[in-house]
Amino acid sequence: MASFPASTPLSLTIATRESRLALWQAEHVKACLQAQGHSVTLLGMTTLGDQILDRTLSKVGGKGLFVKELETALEDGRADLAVHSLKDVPMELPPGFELAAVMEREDPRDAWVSPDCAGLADLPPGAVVGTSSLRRQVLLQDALRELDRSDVRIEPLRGNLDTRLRKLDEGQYHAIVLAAAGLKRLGLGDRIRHVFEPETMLPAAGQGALGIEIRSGRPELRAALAPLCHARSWAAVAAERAVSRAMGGSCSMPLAAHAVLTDGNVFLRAAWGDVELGGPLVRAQDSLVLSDLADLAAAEALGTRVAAALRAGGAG
Ligand SMILES: NCc1[nH]cc(CCC(=O)O)c1CC(=O)O
Repeated sequence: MASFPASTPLSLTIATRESRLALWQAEHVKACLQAQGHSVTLLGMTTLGDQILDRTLSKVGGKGLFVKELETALEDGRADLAVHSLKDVPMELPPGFELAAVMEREDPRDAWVSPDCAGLADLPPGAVVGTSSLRRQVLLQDALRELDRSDVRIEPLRGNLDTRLRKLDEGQYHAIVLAAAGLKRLGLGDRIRHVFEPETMLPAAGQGALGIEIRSGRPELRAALAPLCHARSWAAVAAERAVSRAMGGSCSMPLAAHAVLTDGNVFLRAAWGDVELGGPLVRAQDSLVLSDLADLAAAEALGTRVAAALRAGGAG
């Protein structure tokens, strides 16, 4: 591991959304920075994505909705860092901003949450499964087709984690699908009936990883954040995000990308589907020996290759 120059103690402000999960994540970053000798305060903010709860994200502007207000705070100098779930961060940051850190990833998989049903095969006839994610929708549809369960309906489900769990508990759904990472972070891991293996529900690019965004050109901040970076997680999400970037990725596209690193080998799988057409899912995969974990360009090149295979109709 490269050694970084020790950073002088800084006084830092973190811009964060105010959902319970966002605050957990910001507190986590705060604790890590404090352990490095910095002093840290949080600046809580409500984003458009938190306010619009009656429409599907892909219909109102996509991922950027959760990020933009936080970027304005960085621009104004009200905050130095913005902490994001990397999954919600657009592939291209606006000019003048950069991703300065990716921290160690939580479980990247999706979780099945249901009071009564152990899994998809266990759902009663005509059951309702809740998710608003287009990716989860097409992957669920694919899995249901395999099980010959066209009777199961997939219904929209929005809101923060607590809201979604409340709607499940009120009986509006038989089951819902959520990121395992969010549930675990909030101490709600006991709500997970099972985690989906990536073969069934391939995770979203960046799922489970935390990203820290700053305004470009602040070397003192990058030095302060260096100890928080996790090279393996960063290489994995770099490959995944490159798939999304090459596919023109936005929330309006059902796209999954999941990289696994073992012994210097990056194995990347991706899937892409069309909800409207209900057409078949296209899957592609490829791998790469990554001798230097910091070689993000190589990881990204793998992602671009897998995206090309997806566009070509799948391979591997
Ligand atoms: N789409 C919202 C979102 N953004 C990040 C997470 C939590 C998991 C993570 O850190 O990726 C969630 C909730 C979910 O998808 O269930």
